[in-house]
Amino acid sequence: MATREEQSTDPASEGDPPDSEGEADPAAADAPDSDVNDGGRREAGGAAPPSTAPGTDVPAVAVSGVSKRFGTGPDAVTAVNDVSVEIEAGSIVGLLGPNGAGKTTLIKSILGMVLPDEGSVRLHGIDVRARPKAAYAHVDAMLEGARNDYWRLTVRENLRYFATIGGVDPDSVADRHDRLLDRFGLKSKIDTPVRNLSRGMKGKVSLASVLAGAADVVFLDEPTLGLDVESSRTLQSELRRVAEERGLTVVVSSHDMDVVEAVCDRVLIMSDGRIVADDSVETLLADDDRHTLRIVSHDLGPALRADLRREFDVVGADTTGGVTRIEVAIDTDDLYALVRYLREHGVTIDDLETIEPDLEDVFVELTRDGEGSR
Ligand SMILES: Nc1ncnc2c1ncn2[C@@H]1O[C@H](COP(=O)(O)OP(=O)(O)OP(=O)(O)O)[C@@H](O)[C@H]1O
Repeated sequence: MATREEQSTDPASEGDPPDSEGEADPAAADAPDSDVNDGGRREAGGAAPPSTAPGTDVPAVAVSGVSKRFGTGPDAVTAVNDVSVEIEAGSIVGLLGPNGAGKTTLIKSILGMVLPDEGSVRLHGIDVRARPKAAYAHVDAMLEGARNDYWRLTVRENLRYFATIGGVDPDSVADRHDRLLDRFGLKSKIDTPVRNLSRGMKGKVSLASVLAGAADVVFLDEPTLGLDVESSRTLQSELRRVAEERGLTVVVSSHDMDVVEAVCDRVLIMSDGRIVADDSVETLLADDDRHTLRIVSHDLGPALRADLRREFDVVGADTTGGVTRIEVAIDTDDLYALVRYLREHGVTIDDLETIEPDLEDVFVELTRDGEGSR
């Protein structure tokens, strides 16, 4: 595993132990053949076990009853609370949740960077505690919008370096690197030291390195952080391509709903340390019976608008030239109540439009008040 973590670094800072409570100590790996927590880097040439082919029954990632608490007593925080989930090889799974929901802790628990209090993790059927070296052989990650490329090395040198420590001959993945750099508009920068690149460019180098490497399970935490719109679209199409062509399994944790909606086969939504929804984007959208109704009327004066806000879930309103456009989030029951209200108050509806919910609406609904409803 060649995990790219928070902060751009120089080689000199490589291997600094994590400093926050509960992070796994690189020296404290408890399994006999442990090479987990080695600063995220696997030695070159380590024999990787055969990966699980897409479509086989063994999940690429299997998490069973994982819990992680930080601290003790009244200040204790249960960051991950009895989470069980299986991720099929070759799929792209989105991991969503509000700040503090436990996404990063779950990913770090899977990667062995945090030691869970309970539960087990298997990668391609291999228990990470029993056989960490074999389990992590095909796993790579880019965490927290992470940029851990080596600033003094050029783009090419970074890509070759990470391929090597990932256990592959860099020449064998050079075409993939070239393609990704080309797609990200970075080909002209290949011999530029990474420290001379912009933040977004550094991010793209990290992505190229993770996506083009030998790993067949990759975790991307906030991969679009700092990317411009075009690069974000490129990332979406490249994620789809690598998942389809190479059977790469991708877990994407992001607050960028557009990316998740566009690329993920399946979405896990976390809230308060638990998974509160686990379904395809289509099903999550179809199951949401809340819609937004946009009403256009010249009868909606300030008093009525204020009253509507008290009675209904008004999510947007603007008035120009005496015409008000008001958007109300409603389910079926609210719809009847709203129509009744408008009729009773003599409001003429000039125009009416239903706005279909998007993933963001579903997300807000499911994580409202920190409680999931499914
Ligand atoms: N090392 C730590 N020590 C103490 N508490 C922690 C630690 N790491 C995470 N937590 C707490 O665990 C909870 C879950 O945090 P986590 O970072 O996993 O959430 P997240 O869903 O990734 O949030 P975000 O979207 O903000 O990145 C939070 O309450 C956080 O404060």
